[in-house]
Amino acid sequence: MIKRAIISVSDKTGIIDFAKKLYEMGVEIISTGGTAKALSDAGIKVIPITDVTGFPECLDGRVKTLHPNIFAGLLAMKDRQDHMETLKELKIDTIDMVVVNLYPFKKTIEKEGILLEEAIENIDIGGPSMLRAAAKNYKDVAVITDPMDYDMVLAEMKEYGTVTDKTRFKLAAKVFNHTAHYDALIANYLWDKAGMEKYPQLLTLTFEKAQDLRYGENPHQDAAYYKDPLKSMGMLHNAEQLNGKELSYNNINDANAALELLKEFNEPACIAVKHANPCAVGIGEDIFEAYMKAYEGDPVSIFGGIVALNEEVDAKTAEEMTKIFLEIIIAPSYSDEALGILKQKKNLRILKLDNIKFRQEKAYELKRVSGGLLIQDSDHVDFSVEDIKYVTEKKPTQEQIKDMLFAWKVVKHVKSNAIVIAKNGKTLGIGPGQTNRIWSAQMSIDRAGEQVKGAVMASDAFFPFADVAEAAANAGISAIIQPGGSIRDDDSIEACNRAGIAMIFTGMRHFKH
Ligand SMILES: NC(=O)c1ncn([C@@H]2O[C@H](COP(=O)(O)O)[C@@H](O)[C@H]2O)c1NC=O
Repeated sequence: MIKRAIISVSDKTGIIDFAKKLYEMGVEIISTGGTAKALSDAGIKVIPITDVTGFPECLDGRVKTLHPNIFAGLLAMKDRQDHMETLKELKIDTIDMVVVNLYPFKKTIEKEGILLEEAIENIDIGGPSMLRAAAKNYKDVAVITDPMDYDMVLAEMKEYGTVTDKTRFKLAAKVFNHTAHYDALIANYLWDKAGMEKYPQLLTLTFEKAQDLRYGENPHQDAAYYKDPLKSMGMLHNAEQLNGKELSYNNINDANAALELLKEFNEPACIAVKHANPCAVGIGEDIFEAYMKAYEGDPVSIFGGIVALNEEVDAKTAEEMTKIFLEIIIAPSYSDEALGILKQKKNLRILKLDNIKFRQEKAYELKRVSGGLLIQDSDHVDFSVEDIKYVTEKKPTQEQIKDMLFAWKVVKHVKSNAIVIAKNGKTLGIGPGQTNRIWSAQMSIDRAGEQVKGAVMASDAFFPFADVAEAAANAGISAIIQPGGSIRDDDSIEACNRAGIAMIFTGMRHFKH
């Protein structure tokens, strides 16, 4: 039986209705300052918390419910005679229900220019303590922290005259999940503010579900999509879907790969992705040119692919896009005419993403391994002309340097071993994910076909032997960009010198596994 409830909520959504119904069922309601006022104003009879504690709410609300009269009432086990006798001696009544939601810490730290003091004032102490006490004693106490649960609880009380054991247990689990999330947000915020080490001894990650997914990478794998609660600008989970079916697990993974590469470019750019690897990339004077270059870069693989663009899609580009089957298009905006054209394809997923060029300053990558987790900084280091190390007799032309810097941006996002052949702001051949470098090189050369002549080649890591440089020179590649650093660098440099082609070193590799 629920005879006494304590209600103390920051988010007052639905609370009047809920409390009214509890009251009508004969439940005595104890409440704190603001909540008590809201309930009384709505005509609900409440017992002020101070009547139960015999102590004033004080220190600007830092102490309201933190009192043994409350906590003994919450923690006493009703089937323990000694507990009940103790309560009787101390003149404390049991509390059968706790309805508490917490100070809005997340909302507070999301505010622009928030001061540490304000954030700290929004760390709830009494609320989590009551939630945790009630959840620990769930056999005797029903604890509700999510306003979405009010109706379900009322329905049970109506049907069974109480909240069932099973539901109380579930509500308790939900509470500890909630307080752990709440505390993780606080811990991470303070960790950052206190300038603590980047990778703490105890990692307290917390995420919020963005959506359930129909299945994972394969239909027999269950899956869900979680978002970082504090990151929204330019993030995929913030995209507005304008057309097509729900995104799948693979869609999200591929779209993420496309967006990560897209963020490398300021000029109009188009990325086509298949199976999380870029299959073609184009940059141009406008988005139409960028798209056409990406399409021509690999007209075979783009079929069924994900295409991301960093400028508004116009009608001309949309017209071209509808000529092939695409899974997803992501862009910052679409002209009305373009959207009309694209929407003719009922299944085409069209995503609109504001701030598509926004790149997070501090980002981490996580990878699950058996029984653990690997974490590292995202590979967000840029490379520019000033960083080039010229190593061959032949020096590259300005045009070749431009092409090489473009290819270098792309190769960074191709699974290792990665080789990219490009020319004139367009990829011609991408060789991804082979178990040795020469196969990736051969694949990219084959893909580029006749166009390889005069194009440039980028490699994500150094050449262990002269074979790749030789294959590139034989195919007609005019310049190569690669990190350098092999003990046999000289062999590759000599191969380039013999063939009379240019090679530059970046001094930094971009493995991606
Ligand atoms: N200090 C306390 O004893 C205390 N007890 C409950 N609270 C919180 O105070 C809020 C409700 O306050 P009010 O009813 O005054 O609007 C709730 O979010 C609740 O979690 C407290 N506040 C912070 O710790």
